[in-house]
Amino acid sequence: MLKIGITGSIGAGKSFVGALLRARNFQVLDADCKVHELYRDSAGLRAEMAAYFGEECLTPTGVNSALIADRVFADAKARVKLEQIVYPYLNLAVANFFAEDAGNDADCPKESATQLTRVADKCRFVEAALFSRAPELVKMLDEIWIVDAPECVRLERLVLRGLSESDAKRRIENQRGACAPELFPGKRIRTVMNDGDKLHVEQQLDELLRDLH
Ligand SMILES: CC(C)(COP(=O)(O)OP(=O)(O)OC[C@H]1O[C@@H](n2cnc3c(N)ncnc32)[C@H](O)[C@@H]1O)[C@@H](O)C(=O)NCCC(=O)NCCS
Ligand SMILES: Nc1ncnc2c1ncn2[C@@H]1O[C@H](COP(=O)(O)OP(=O)(O)OP(=O)(O)O)[C@@H](O)[C@H]1O
Repeated sequence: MLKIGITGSIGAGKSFVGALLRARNFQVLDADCKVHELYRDSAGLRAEMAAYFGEECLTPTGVNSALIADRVFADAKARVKLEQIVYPYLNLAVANFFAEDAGNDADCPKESATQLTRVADKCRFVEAALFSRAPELVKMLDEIWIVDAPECVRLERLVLRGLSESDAKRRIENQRGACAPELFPGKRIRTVMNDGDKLHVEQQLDELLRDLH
């Protein structure tokens, strides 16, 4: 099975691309969502988070994101520590996602097995902003698709999505350069330019998907 990473800076549109792929029957794991699920469900991760950030960082359904974000986006040492704590759990979750049985679609009528659904069985996607800080994750991937958009467009989208302008700018700074293609030597790199409307992205995606046939 082909394992493809979708990356790009905050607000570039990784989740937007992920949603378009899901609509085309592809399985896509969203690393941000997975991390929040692990904060809720993994006793080991919760214990490590409490040991470093204090019991007050935990909530019954996960962690206090605002509290942790304030700390780690203002202090690079704390951010690196957070990543060291979280990534081993995330790596395992991603490995399990790639290893999961695709399921038996014998119930599907033959005529519904279009060319696209057959391709969907042959590859899976993981979207994450910071592959370059997670080499174990990169090792699992065959290709990396980089979603890109100008910084002013990204900032505008993040503010529209509800982040304060200062928080959005801090996060942009905290990952500057982290998605550059040269950080992924040996991987096949594809780019999706998301600076226009949905149709513009769909056309690029469909071309990339055709290439996988
Ligand atoms: C700091 C946390 C608690 C903030 O939670 P919040 O719900 O506000 O944001 P969310 O998790 O949805 O992330 C939104 C975006 O913030 C950016 N971001 C998240 N973590 C980081 C980081 N370590 N460095 C730089 N940017 C980051 C990414 O672009 C991410 O897509 C959370 O992001 C976290 O636990 N981060 C550590 C894990 C991580 O590095 N995840 C990102 C890649 S997998
Ligand atoms: N082409 C587009 N047209 C209109 N809105 C878009 C487009 N691309 C993205 N958006 C919107 O911009 C916001 C940011 O996009 P998205 O959440 O996909 O970015 P991201 O790269 O996943 O960011 P993060 O790193 O925070 O997960 C979302 O609200 C999304 O719906």
